[in-house]
Amino acid sequence: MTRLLCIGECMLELAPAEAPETFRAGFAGDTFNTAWYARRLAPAGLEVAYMTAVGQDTVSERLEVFTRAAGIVPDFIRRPDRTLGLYMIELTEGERSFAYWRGQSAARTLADDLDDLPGIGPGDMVYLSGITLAILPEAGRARLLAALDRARAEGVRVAFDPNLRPRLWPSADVMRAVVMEGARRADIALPSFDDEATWFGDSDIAATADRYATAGARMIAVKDGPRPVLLRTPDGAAWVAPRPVDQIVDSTAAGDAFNAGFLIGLEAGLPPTEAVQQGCDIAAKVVARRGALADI
Ligand SMILES: O=C(O)C(=O)C[C@H](O)[C@H](O)COP(=O)(O)O
Repeated sequence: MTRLLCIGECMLELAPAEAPETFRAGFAGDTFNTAWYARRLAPAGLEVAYMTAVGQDTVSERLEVFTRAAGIVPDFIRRPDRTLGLYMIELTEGERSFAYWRGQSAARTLADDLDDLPGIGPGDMVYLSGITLAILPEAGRARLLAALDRARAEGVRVAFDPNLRPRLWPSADVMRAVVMEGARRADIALPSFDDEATWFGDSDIAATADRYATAGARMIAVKDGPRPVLLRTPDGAAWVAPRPVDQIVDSTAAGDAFNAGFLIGLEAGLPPTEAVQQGCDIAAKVVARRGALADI
């Protein structure tokens, strides 16, 4: 692959600082976080690009500068008269939850007039998540799914993290239906068991892997927090246990960082179980720091 194209929303992030009731501003968003860690891990010859829509205001310009400085190519394909979404991380003993202000964000328009995905060809990879699909209006979603179909027909592979966020969807039924529409375009699926069990009722981690395999994914890594990852490939299933982590400061972006480590590991030709281990190792570094983007 020569290009990894990540698609979604990058927001302004407020992450808890050391002093109580103080927050540090940054930029983050699940697919952007994956692009960030992928850039750090990928060989120089692999271009990591981020496709989204931003506004025309100063904070949107700052995101573009930040993206370039991180070595990520900004495919900011629309610049409507809107601004970035905002989210705040709330921590309870290291476990994160989020408050969002993103209902009118520029990123929601990213597929409004989308035709083909920018700059990708046979052998390249597109990465998106359930959040990417959740923020789009129905017409935008249909355009993005159609663009994925065309790209796949030309030999582009799709990696997909369902990243279930029920608050971003009109109902749990719509979330389940659209997420599985996304999953049907995925060559690689990267679900998290706790969310999948809650929202799809999977009885165990193998049931999650089965559901994404039935949808069509050939390679599936089911994350389960600090517990072993279930890897399923056409050759069979394997468990990979993450190395123990001393202290979890902030679990934000653990899954996103895992995805970057895994995908870049596969690309580098690691055996899939070692790619999983690389994903776990990066996630372990990320949870030891506050905020989504850690300078690993
Ligand atoms: O919720 C969203 O829309 C965001 O993009 C904010 C966060 O940066 C990611 O959600 C973190 O993702 P996890 O790896 O699941 O912790």
